Amino acid sequence: MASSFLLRRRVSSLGVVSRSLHGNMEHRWLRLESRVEALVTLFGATRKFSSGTGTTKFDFTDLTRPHTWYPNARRKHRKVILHMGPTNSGKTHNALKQLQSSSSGIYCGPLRLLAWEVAKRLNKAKVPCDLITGQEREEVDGAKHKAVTVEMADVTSDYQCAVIDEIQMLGCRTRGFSFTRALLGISADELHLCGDPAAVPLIQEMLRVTGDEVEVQFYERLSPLVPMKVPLGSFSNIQTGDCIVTFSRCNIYRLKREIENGGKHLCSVVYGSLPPETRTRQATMFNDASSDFDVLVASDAIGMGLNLNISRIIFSTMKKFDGIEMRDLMVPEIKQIAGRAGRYGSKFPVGKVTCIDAEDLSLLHSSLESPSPTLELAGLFPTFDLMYMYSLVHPTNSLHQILEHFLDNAKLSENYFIADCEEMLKVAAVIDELPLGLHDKYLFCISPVDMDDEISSQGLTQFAQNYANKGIVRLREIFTPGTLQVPKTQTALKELESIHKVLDLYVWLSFRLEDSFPDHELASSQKAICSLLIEEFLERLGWQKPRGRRLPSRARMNSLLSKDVRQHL
Ligand SMILES: Nc1ncnc2c1ncn2[C@@H]1O[C@H](COP(=O)(O)OP(=O)(O)OP(=O)(O)O)[C@@H](O)[C@H]1O
Ligand SMILES: [Mg+2]
Repeated sequence: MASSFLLRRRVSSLGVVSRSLHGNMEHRWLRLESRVEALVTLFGATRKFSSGTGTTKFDFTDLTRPHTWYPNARRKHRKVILHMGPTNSGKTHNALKQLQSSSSGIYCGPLRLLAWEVAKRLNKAKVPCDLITGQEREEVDGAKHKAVTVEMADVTSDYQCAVIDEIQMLGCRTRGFSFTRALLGISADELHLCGDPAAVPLIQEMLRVTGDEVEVQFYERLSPLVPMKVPLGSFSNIQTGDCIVTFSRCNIYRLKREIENGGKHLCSVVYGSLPPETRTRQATMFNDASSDFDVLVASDAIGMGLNLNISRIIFSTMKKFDGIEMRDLMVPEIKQIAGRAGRYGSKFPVGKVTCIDAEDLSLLHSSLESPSPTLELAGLFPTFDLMYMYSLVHPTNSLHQILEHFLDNAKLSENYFIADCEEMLKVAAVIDELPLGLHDKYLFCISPVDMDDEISSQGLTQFAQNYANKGIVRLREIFTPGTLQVPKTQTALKELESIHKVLDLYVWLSFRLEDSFPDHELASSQKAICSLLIEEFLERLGWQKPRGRRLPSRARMNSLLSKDVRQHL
């Protein structure tokens, strides 16, 4: 499967690139320079300069006043309404009612699936709503509303109403700074924040300096969530509507197989590295009462805000590897995941929650009874403009150096921590060897690449090299369409997931460097094929009895794919 990608080794000595190859680069440079002038004026008006040896010096690593980075929002007197409560208490529902009745608005959520749900809901209610994530733009005629993933929050337009969902993610080590940016930066008359009450004091503190009016509304859970006294024990006790939670891909497939081998149930699966469109279809299939897939096996990718028809959450383990160590699940994680059971208004209005093993029950019960610990700090990260201005004052084009300098020297006020940018540093180490401008380097650094995934990181390296050397990146140079197959093993499945990540990265870059990544359509169609092949694998795995209404694979794929995509098969 890896042969689909003709990935080459990284070359360290590269020729000098002619700027003219980069099409719009010069234009972008000019735009940046004028933006810097405007920023210096802005900062000059609001912050002190310290004089060094005759020249005026400016400390760009002083990040103590992040609210001043967003002049649009500061010009507004925003009304900020906090919808705070446990899971399944109607927080998002109420905020969305306000969004729906507004003349213009934006919804920012932590997951593509949530943005997708909101766009669907608004469009169904005849409120045209665009769906915008890093890798997709579904624009609807006449739309004045947008549902976006939080990283795509637009801080330059004015809205009547904005919603930021799962606002407690301000405290997330890696993504928290995007929530901070949205919270401080969105320019809206009304800003609705939904989330865990543990975030209230921090948000109040952060907004003390913005001049916004803040109102807090507390919610109660709408339907009961019952922690069970008995563990699941055997898989023969699995019932329709159950969701088994586990944290590794390996375990997800093992559990799916074990349950399906019992012959009574078929399992949808949802986990992080599954392509988002596959996740959506798996979740939809599970939610659809007429589908055969009546049990869900999932990771904590289902943990936030989603409305799934789950009757009972069953934790297969209460431990998770968090990238550094194997640790017990934390109270907010347990509550978020458990909260998926028994959604108000669903087929299963009373939720139940248990574990497979009896020894895990005490941690489950005590966690569900405990309040989440109060959130103390919000993530923060310097804007590109600050890093660019720093590079002008300390002439360097090494993004790695700049990032490290900010990490080591950033001055923060007491409400913030500097975001973990380990992934960015890994990309910067590779990209700094290439003759690229700072903005291009930055773009590659914030792209959705998984540098711990070999295929994905090689894909990024090759895209960046071709872009630096030729100014244009043709997908066919590194990828041969028509070579993708249904995976036969878990290793092949993992490879296909990685290939999907590379194609996804191409699509992401094509939205930002349109002229240089022109094969948007091809990459999107190959992505769609990847996810269908993965779904085909999921259906074949553990499928014991062929069902009559299942279409043969090629016909089924054709029925799902557009004509444009089919020609690439
Ligand atoms: N007033 C209402 N009328 C009808 N349905 C409602 C109402 N309030 C909430 N719901 C439904 O209840 C379910 C849970 O609501 P919602 O998603 O708003 O909860 P939440 O508090 O945001 O939960 P989470 O913390 O898990 O995100 C949704 O399906 C929602 O549509
Ligand atoms: Mg919600």
